[in-house]
Amino acid sequence: MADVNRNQIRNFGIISHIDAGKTTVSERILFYTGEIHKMGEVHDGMAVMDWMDQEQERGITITASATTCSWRDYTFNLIDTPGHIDFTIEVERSLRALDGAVAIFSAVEGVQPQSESVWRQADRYSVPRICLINKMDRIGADHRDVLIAMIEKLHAKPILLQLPIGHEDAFRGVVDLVNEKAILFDEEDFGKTLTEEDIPAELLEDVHQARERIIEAAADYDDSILNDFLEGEPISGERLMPALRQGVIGCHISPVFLGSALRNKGIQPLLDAICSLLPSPLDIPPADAMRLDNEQQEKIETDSKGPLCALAFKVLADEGRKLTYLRIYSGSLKPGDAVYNSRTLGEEKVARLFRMHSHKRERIDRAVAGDIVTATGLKNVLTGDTISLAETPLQLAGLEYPEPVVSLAVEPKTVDDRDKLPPALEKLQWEDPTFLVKEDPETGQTLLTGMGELHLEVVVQRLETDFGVGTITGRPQVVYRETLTKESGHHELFEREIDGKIHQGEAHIRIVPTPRRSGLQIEIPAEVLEQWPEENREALQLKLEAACQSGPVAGYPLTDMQLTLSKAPYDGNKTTDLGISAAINRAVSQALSSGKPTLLEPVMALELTAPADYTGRVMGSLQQKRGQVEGVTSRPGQDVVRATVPLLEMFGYMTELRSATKGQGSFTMEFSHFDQAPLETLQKFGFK
Ligand SMILES: Nc1nc2c(ncn2[C@@H]2O[C@H](COP(=O)(O)OP(=O)(O)OP(=O)(O)O)[C@@H](O)[C@H]2O)c(=O)[nH]1
Repeated sequence: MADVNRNQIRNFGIISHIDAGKTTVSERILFYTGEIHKMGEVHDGMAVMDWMDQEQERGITITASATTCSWRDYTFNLIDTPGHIDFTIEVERSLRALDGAVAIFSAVEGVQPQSESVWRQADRYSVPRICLINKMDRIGADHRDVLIAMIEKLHAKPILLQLPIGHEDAFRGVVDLVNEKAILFDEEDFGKTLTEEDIPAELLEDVHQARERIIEAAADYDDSILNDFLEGEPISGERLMPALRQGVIGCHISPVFLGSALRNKGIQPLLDAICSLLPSPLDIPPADAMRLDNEQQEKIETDSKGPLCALAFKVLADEGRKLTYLRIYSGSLKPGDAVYNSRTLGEEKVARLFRMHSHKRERIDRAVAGDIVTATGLKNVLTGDTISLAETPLQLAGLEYPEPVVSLAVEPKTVDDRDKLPPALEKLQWEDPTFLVKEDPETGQTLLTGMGELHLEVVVQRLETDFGVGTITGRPQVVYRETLTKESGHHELFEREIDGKIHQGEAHIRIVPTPRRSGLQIEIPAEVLEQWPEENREALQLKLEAACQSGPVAGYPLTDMQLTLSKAPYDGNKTTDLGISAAINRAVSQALSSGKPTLLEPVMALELTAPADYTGRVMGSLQQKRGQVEGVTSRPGQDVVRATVPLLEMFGYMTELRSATKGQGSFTMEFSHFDQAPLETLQKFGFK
């Protein structure tokens, strides 16, 4: 693609709460852009974007999938992301790679907990957004309530660009407020035919008022609009859109559209809005990257002649081989190019490049700044790695990974499965940085760690379906942390002769407990570091980090403490790598043991929705689960309870809640922090 088209690329994602209709909308987008010729429905297990067997069986999106399509003269790289919190990493990495997003809300359920959480994620990455209020056909649909909730809960500035024509079941079109016309959708031919009409007379007054609000919003970005508005001059749609676009790109406003994806209504105007309102790769501020050879920050501009800089935002095991999704920020890439990985500090070769159409690939011979493509051949690349050139090594700011807090022991079912399990687990780990595999040192069991019960359930099913590995699993377990309750320290001098060579190392360790949620801080004072040759200094830090990976009593990683290496003299003749490693490990282990260690358990932030009649009972059961209710807000017919509850108490809670509320309650939860585990748990692990 020539550079001249960069401003006609839209790299965007679709984000929302689970079930708001992301996949249904994506499917319509593929249909109207001519990518697919038959519409697949999520509830029939036929959606193209939900191509994994698991997704089709469960009717939910698990892995973000990317697809390229064209609308008018524009190229869309669209990423459909999952809504369930267990797959939040998919949203996180997609947001990093995208330039804009379409946020979908249900016209009935409105701003749901997970919509808040993805909105905050998008805020964090300053992703410009336009919005679709979907499900306008459903009973109880009210776009005005959604707009209010967007202001109150998301602190957003929604600008409504359409008014509905017809209510609930009779929803049949929209008034385009910018261009002052009515658009009606024909349900029969999959909504392909749009009819434009004059605005119905009974809506004219509402249209006038709503259009004034749009003009006021646009006037913030264009003084000539402000002047003409004050003079009472008419303002055309062509003038409004570029002004609104500036507001969107600056993340100040979020234009809102209306539709019913399932009934094929409202999608084409949304596609037009993606072109006219969302940014192109040229519109967004350059990415910041660190030059690894001179440690200077560099601005990376969307320029195909610039140095190569790309983010591997997703890695997929595809028929046993790695397929790497790349967002190219700068420079260009061809099959056969040698690229540099800033994490492995090594070079590897791109075999082939593809543009993705859901899970099908189209081979291409070049990709340039602004593109989202996939590559094969990059054997050592993992999610989050920066790809550049060896002569201009660059490192983009990494992704933030959430804390995996649930673990599950797995055993191979048969002897045959035993051999197949480790390589299958390795491949699943390429894909998913929130999925970890560890061996329990005591039992020798393989422990899978992930974001939640559903996450691990999907992993286990994929072992079977994608890799043909049968497993037997234990019950889900909580992943704990260890910490100290009192300050402590230790001095260790290690000296030993091995094969005629003296190995020596000396370490003074001080450990101070710090408040909950403070995490682990490791400090090596400058005067200690200065004694060490420069090339060994980083290793010192890594050794300390490694020593904190396993606590003194139960073997869980350490947190909420500050560990200082207050003395570690270096003797060029005697100090060896082995010597200092042994000294550090022993000093840390001794200091931990004498610091009165204790266990911390993961606590989840929970948002629970149930009809008001059940609120009392639900709060009672949360209290029994050692939960702390933080607040209750009332919505029409429903109460929303926010609470923090230890994860240990929450396994299987969905079934319990459903039966306590006759199927009308639901909840979402995400990790909040680690807190003191109860006495019973401490005793189980042998804490004194
Ligand atoms: N009545 C009505 N139902 C809809 C509409 N859009 C989607 N649905 C239904 O709502 C359900 C959820 O839709 P999805 O498209 O899977 O939602 P999603 O946001 O992709 O869900 P996850 O992938 O699980 O996060 C499906 O049963 C759809 O058929 C709509 O406009 N009106």
